[in-house]
Amino acid sequence: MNHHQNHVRQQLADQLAEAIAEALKTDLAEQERVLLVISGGSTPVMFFQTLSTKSLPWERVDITLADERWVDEQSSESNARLVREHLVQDKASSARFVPLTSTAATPEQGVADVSDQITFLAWPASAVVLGMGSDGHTASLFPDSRELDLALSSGEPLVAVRTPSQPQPRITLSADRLHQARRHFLHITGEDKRTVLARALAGDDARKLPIRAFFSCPLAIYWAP
Ligand SMILES: O=C1O[C@H](COP(=O)(O)O)[C@@H](O)[C@H](O)[C@H]1O
Repeated sequence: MNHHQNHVRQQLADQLAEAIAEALKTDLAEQERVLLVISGGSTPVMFFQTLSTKSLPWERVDITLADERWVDEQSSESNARLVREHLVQDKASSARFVPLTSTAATPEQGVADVSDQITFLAWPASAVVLGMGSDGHTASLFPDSRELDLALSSGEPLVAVRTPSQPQPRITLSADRLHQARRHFLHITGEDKRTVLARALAGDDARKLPIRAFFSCPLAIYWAP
């Protein structure tokens, strides 16, 4: 990343963190607890770091993930580890983070337990912050997942997914559950993802570019080069 990219991506992260903090404050004025759903991957690190410095009654905020790789939480591939290291820190250290993990050997075996863990959260979420890969996947709704149709159509909160292009099995909130939010944000950077998003907006079907599943709700797009 060059200096200019770093600068504009930090600005983007600051703007998104401000919008999310405002959304949480608005809902906290009316609800005892609120829920924030975030994504993993590499893009959100600056956003997490900035959000963790915001003054909020974080002890009334629950945080969970849109998706997770079925790996040990100590693994560098773990989205939960990323959230603990970069978001549940500083002022946000009193937030309650509910990871999409269990001790089960496979996501298929763990999905019921993880579903129980997220049931009590304050749905609909105040905000869902999605990411997107350069294949058009969002959360773990991958174009080449065997379970993509299920994840796009299921009324269950979570789906275990196996994806040939990905090294690990995963668990993902279903599209239905990800839709259960007051606000949706998409946080992406770089020319590649801009091109993919443009293709998706031009009308390819959701099985090819799963991000399209979120074009049915107001989606605030946060993009920087
Ligand atoms: O695998 C994942 O990828 C997407 C995008 O990640 P990025 O590294 O390109 O930012 C992410 O939104 C998703 O949560 C994650 O599990």
